[in-house]
Amino acid sequence: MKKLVKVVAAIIENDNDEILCALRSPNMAIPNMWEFPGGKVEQGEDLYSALKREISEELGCLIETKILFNDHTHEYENFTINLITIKSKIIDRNPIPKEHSKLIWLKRENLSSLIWAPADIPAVEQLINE
Ligand SMILES: Nc1nc2c([nH]c(=O)n2[C@H]2C[C@H](O)[C@@H](COP(=O)(O)OP(=O)(O)OP(=O)(O)O)O2)c(=O)[nH]1
Repeated sequence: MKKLVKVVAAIIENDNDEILCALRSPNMAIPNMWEFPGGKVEQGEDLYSALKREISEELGCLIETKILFNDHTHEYENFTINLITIKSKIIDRNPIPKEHSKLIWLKRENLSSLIWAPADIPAVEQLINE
């Protein structure tokens, strides 16, 4: 049976109704694909604390978490991912790509112009249609 990995990711919207999209770097797993920033939930950690920790590590900023947006399980070739996206807002410091190749802010209607990690597609579609 494939390993199940629980990942939490932030849907961060700014005051211009734009969403923060992050490009995975060539040396990350699932390289060169766009994602919502976040990472693996560690043992004993709740989703919201895990997300705040990951965003602080990856983007160097502080978020407040709002609502759980989408919960989707996707099978990659080598593992199964349970990707949980949570709407969030930046409350301190500007995001800096410490691990990603690039960060961009995009309006909902332009989200489909990116090549997203396959597990993210349902969340992206839900965002476009909300
Ligand atoms: N963060 C994040 N990971 C995603 C998304 N979609 C998706 O398939 N993934 C995959 C890529 C990775 O295989 C896994 C998350 O790993 P990661 O490398 O971002 O997390 P991490 O910082 O905790 O990893 P690690 O290097 O400490 O092991 O989930 C997404 O939207 N955000």
